[in-house]
Amino acid sequence: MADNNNIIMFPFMAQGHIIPFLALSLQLEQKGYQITFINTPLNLANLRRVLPPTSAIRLLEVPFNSSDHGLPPNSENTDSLPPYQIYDLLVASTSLKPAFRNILSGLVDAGAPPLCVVADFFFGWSAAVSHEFDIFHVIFSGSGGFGLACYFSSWINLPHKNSDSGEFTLPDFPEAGKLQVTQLTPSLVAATGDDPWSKFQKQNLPAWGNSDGFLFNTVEELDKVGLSYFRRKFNLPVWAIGPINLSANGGAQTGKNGRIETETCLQFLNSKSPSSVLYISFGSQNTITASQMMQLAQALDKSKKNFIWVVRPPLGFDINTKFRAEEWLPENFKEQIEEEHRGLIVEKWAPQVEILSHQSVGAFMSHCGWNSVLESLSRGVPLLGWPMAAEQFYNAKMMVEIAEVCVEVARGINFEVRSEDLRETIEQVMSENGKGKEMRKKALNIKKIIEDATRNEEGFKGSSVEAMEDFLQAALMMNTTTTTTTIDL
Ligand SMILES: O=c1ccn([C@@H]2O[C@H](COP(=O)(O)OP(=O)(O)O[C@H]3O[C@H](CO)[C@@H](O)[C@H](O)[C@H]3O)[C@@H](O)[C@H]2O)c(=O)[nH]1
Repeated sequence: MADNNNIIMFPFMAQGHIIPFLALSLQLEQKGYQITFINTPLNLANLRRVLPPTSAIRLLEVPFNSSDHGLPPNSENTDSLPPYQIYDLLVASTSLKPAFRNILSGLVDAGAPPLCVVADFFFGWSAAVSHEFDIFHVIFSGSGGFGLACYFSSWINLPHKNSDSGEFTLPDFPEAGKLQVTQLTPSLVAATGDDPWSKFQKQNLPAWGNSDGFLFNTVEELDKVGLSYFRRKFNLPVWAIGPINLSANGGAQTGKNGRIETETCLQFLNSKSPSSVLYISFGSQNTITASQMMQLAQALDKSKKNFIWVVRPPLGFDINTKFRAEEWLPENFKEQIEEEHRGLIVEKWAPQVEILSHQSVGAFMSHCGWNSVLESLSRGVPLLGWPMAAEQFYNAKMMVEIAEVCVEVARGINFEVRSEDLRETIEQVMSENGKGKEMRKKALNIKKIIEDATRNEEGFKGSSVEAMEDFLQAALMMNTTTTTTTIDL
């Protein structure tokens, strides 16, 4: 291994980004690399509390004061912001550039240039900064190839602008099939090419081409279509190294659920028969509207299925306040399901990986955030998709049309959900026959594909293992070349 085995990790300030970066850091640390994790003070303070005691990851702060950017005080993470201010945090994050440059410059001046920088896809600018110091730079996407390809192409081409029917294809990604305007986020629907979001994307997305390659938290065999988009678009190496997850890497906890909650969930699951429980959760920051919540509760009531439901105050209410079951759920709903021992309502945050790993879980109603998708598929659990934001719509599309392990039950926060439709789909997906059985079988096939991708045995290396080795080799080569050039000069 080269002397400078220090890898800089630099995620955007959102749990859905920090978590996969932390998981990748722990994996690389186990391989003997030194990790420097850069982020803003509050995010690092949170991280410090959840790092496994054995980890020597160095946490390096970049100064950030949210109030300077028109954000509420102490808002350094999307999880403490309402959806309409996430854009402001994105724009504010570009102010980290000088501090990031100083860090790299300091390391280079000290004669300890890092082996490489692994940065977020929202930090396209970090590629050019890294190259100022001849540092190898890759973009790490916690999203899958297919989802990010649709996201990238939609923003670059704004193809819905030319569609009267509300249906369109992506001009440079026809393999994705037909998309509908309802699968775009409000910012994308409203984009004119000249609005603030478009301006941010016009700077950020093409800057990816300055990087030396892409790392994806995905599996080659599962996500070929999306990965091939980036290969032909940028003509850069694309390494599918997933799934990268926390549970496999030293067991760091994201710190939001306590041991008692974990035990309660596991006790509940232990008391149920295999594949009989529906797990419902919409990721680290999403919630649904009050009326959608009511309809979902009614559907659960009528279906008589067992469930664990992670609830947060509905849209329009402060997500960090206490959940008011008596107001937001049907009368006596909570008492009744507890009495029948049929359902568990968990506030805010549940031990998702532990839950999905339990044999009693039969399906996962999810917003299709990519981490959730991978966590579900890695355990052979089929999905009920309820995409809400970002590239979740495309992840759901991929799961429905390509992987065939998902039924989409709702789309976005404006979708009028009906309890009867929900009940029907829940019963269909959780059924032991027909479509439910078919989906479970396909999900189990994908579980096997994912297991194979991460297998590293004598005589066999899975695709994700090989991709990780190739990436590290490429970083080393670049460093060797740089060092040689420096000596020659
Ligand atoms: O109660 C909960 C809720 C979430 N999680 C964990 O939190 C993560 C959530 O990640 P994900 O499912 O990807 O959802 P988001 O947090 O919404 O993810 C953001 O980041 C993802 C990866 O880039 C994108 O795919 C999403 O669109 C984007 O919203 C997962 O590891 C979950 O296991 C829990 O442990 N308990």
